[in-house]
Amino acid sequence: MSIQVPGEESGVGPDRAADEEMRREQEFIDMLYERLGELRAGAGAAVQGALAVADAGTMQARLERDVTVAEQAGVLAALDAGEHGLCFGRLSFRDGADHHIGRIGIRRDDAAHTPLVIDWRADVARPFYLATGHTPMGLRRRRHISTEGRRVTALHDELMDLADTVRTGHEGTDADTVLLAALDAARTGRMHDIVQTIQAEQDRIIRAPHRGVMVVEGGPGTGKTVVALHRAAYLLYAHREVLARRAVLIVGPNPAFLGYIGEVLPALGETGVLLASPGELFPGITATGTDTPEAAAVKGGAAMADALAAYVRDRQRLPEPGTVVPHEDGDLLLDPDIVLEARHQARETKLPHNLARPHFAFRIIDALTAQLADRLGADPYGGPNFLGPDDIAQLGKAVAASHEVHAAIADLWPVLTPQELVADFLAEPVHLPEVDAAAIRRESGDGPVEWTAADIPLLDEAAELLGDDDSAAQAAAEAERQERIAYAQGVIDLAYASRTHEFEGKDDEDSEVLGVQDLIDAELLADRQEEADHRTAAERAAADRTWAFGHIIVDEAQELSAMMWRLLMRRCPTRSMTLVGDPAQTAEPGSCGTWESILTPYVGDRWEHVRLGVNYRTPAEIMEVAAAALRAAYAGTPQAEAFEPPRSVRSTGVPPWSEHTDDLPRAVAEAVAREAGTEGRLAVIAQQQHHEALLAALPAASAGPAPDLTSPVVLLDPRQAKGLEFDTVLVAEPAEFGVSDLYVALTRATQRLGVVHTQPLPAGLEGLTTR
Ligand SMILES: Nc1ncnc2c1ncn2[C@@H]1O[C@H](COP(=O)(O)OP(=O)(O)OP(=O)(O)O)[C@@H](O)[C@H]1O
Repeated sequence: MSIQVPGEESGVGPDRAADEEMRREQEFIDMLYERLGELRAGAGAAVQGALAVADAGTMQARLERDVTVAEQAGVLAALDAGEHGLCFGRLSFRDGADHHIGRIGIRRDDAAHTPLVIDWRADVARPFYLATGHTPMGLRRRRHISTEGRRVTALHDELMDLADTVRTGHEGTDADTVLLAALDAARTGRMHDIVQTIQAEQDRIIRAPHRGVMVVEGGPGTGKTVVALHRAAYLLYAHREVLARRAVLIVGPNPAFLGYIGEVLPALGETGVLLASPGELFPGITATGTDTPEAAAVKGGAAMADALAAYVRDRQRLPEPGTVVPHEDGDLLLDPDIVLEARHQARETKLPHNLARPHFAFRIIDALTAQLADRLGADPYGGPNFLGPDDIAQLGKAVAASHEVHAAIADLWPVLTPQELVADFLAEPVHLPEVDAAAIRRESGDGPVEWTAADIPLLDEAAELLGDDDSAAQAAAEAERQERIAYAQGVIDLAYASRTHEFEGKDDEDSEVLGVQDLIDAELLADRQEEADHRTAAERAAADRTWAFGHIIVDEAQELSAMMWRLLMRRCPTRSMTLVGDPAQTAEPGSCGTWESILTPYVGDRWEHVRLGVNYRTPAEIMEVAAAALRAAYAGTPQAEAFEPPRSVRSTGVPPWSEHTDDLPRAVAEAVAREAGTEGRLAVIAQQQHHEALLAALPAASAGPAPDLTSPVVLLDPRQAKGLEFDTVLVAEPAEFGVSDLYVALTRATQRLGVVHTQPLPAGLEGLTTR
């Protein structure tokens, strides 16, 4: 077999031919950006045009405008996303097919709308991620195209068919060159997408069918977060009809983390996603308080659901025997038996507390009316009651209008809000073991409740138990709807009138031209008008506690409490979920345990479990140290057996180090100064009690509850560091860290790790190179 080196055919040298390949790709990319520009201009003009039409003021025009603006705004967002790294790959198939692969799909402006670049999520793009020499999937050659802005900087070709004799001059000796370059790049404080380098094991998770629950487990840096985000992008692409309407919810541990990952989906052209931390999942409330670990554990426990349910029943009281309600026709006796019966009937409805209340009230009013009628209409000689049905109805109205009767009903079965119920419960927790009650009790005089993240699922549970008493809101909405229908009918009538005018002289009755009244009725038109809500599905979902999401992705899922799982399952009735986590990184005391114990109550055994085993973040030298620390901490426990650290995909040759000191802030500041001038970001990870002193020594560091992660130096506590990564990490006083916190802190670095300490090092870290 002879191999055809580049340029052999044309008589030019290999370098020239390689340059020629670059030039051709650059031409293609230039043409692509030109087309992108046209499409953007088109979408912009469509929005402008639609807004201009709206000036005409007709309802139909407004309707069309809303649809156009919404559609084109989405198109524009996607096109804007294409600005960076628009095209990053090319697939040449053995059958002659040839496709460029990009962040978004773009078509030519021809009659067939020929694809110019294929969206990375399309099926035809799959070999880009999955093909190997062993299973080439019909590929002849796979090309990675690296760009800076709009300029092509490098091509990396992989020959999938070794019998192929054609060479381009860009065949890399190492197929992982592009991946390693991405992993080695300096960090920016924001997560980036990985469309160019998704690995096969990750691709299978990203494209897994969206029905059911999928658990993705993997050690630090295995790409769980980034894979979950690409899965969201893929699902929105593959099931746009459903998911764009129902939105995807992504739950991450805290707002700083959400800020860190927040740019990935927009960069992939996707905006139909709501990102929220557990403290933000009850609309209208932002959790700003903190719980003790014991309180968080109790509040998160499944027993809280029963305790709250029992507490709601406690609020459906019985009166003291002999309770009377003053009434203009004489006192009414509110007998416990009457109330017991009314309460029974109301509870039998199985409605939530506030919605069952009218049933309770109705029965009380009925019983008191009967009592009054017996008294007022009684025949002293024992004959039948004098009062007829009309008289009794009048009496009933008077009882129902009585303030005293209302007050008595409100006392026995009050209307409650979730906030009131939970605040009252926390002031005097009941139906819990005393030690648990003591852990969560708020002292009276603590001022208004400052809600914590662990309170959010309690509020949600309370809202479920109470039910929204939205009858007034519903009545108002219906009145408004009737008004819209009347308005829409007016529009249709007008349209009909103008049609008669327009088609004058033609046979109206038999005309085949359809008018607006043939296509749409007033009610439908009114409803469609109502749907023209300019908020995106994600925005509407954020404001609606009862919103049912199309898919939910939970990051750091191992941290969530049983109560939080109840909340999330309510938000996703279809149970279409992707849960990612690492049990070895569990820090929260209220977290729920094994995946089985979390999921079985909701989906039985209908869930899938996959593992990611390659660490793309932490170099081997650092991963070894982190694994040694965790192994030492686990020694002698069953976890030691099960622990399997991820394999690092690269090593840097830079050994992690430790420094013993008498002056922690000074030593940390000096270590930070030594790093000055290196590219990227540095994090100091220390327990909160050191932050003041450390910040005094590091005045330029960003710290606090919402640190700016793009700042060159950031000061974090171990919990804040979860899920994040930095080029350099300095861990201060590791002896003060819990086991999993230490493991998290040690695995945040992409390049360099140092440990500064005054106290003895925790077991497993003794082997660090000393400074
Ligand atoms: N295929 C890939 N190509 C390029 N970079 C990747 C790839 N997979 C993962 N990475 C990078 O590896 C780093 C770690 O990924 P990620 O944060 O998603 O891991 P994780 O499993 O969630 O980690 P942890 O549990 O420690 O928070 C990120 O910088 C991510 O972009």
